[in-house]
Amino acid sequence: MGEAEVKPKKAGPVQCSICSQRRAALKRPKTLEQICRECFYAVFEEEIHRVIVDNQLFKPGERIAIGASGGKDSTVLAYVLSELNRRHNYGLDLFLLSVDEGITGYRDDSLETVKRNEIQYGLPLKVVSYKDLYGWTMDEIVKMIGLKNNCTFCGVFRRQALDRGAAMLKVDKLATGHNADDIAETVLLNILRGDIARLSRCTSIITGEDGPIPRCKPFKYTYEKEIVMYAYFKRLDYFSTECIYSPNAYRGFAREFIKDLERIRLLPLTLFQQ
Ligand SMILES: Nc1ncnc2c1ncn2[C@@H]1O[C@H](COP(=O)(O)OP(=O)(O)OP(=O)(O)O)[C@@H](O)[C@H]1O
Repeated sequence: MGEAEVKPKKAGPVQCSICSQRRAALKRPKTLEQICRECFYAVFEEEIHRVIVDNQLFKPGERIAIGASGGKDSTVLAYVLSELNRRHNYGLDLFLLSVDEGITGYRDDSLETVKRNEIQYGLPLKVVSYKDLYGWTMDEIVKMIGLKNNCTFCGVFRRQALDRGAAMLKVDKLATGHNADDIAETVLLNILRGDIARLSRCTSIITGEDGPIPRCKPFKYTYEKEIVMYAYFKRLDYFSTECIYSPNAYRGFAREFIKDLERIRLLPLTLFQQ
């Protein structure tokens, strides 16, 4: 997915509007408050904790796989979940689960990042590959079918690969790094496609509860820009290149449209989820 601006907007020489003690280091995209780094970390993490608690995303003793692509969202998710698990005694067993689609120059590099995260965050990593599960890599599939519809194949395979990896890890749930921007884009795409069934499902914070492994989105209300800022200030180790096979023009259009609305502050992102 597209990268939000990495450099946070510089706040002037003003005091943090939360602690009134330190100098503001950024303007928070969600609220436009000028705050210091420490208060930003605290409100960012606390909001995610509240989402987890209010929506009862996890139960004590559960085994949770974090879908880890090496990108900013899932890297921040792995970091924040392991911090909150410790701080608030969630009692969760956390794992990283990566799908290797077999895309040379993209997934091989991002998997190296996830392998470093495994050590940095002390979370066991399981990698499942399209080659092992299906006998094909995406490189081979694209060679056969070209760049048309390849994202659709890949999406279906990845979904199933995540389910199979989660079953191998014997986890109770899978957490993904889908954020408020991703969900707003999906809402808009489902409206444009007239896909009413998906439209009613796509904003749920937990899906697949009737299936073998439910999925949840702890970043449902988290803005992408804030995830990027958090990763930037905390110097988290993540991989920031787009998939070489995904021009995905339609989603790109939805993304630009939503960013325009947000820029002129016509709509807060989370309004798409109501
Ligand atoms: N190859 C993968 N292996 C494991 N999980 C994945 C993989 N690709 C995507 N996911 C999961 O699905 C979420 C949404 O994926 P998407 O492709 O939209 O990437 P994204 O929004 O750029 O997220 P990220 O920054 O984590 O890559 C990711 O945050 C991650 O939890």
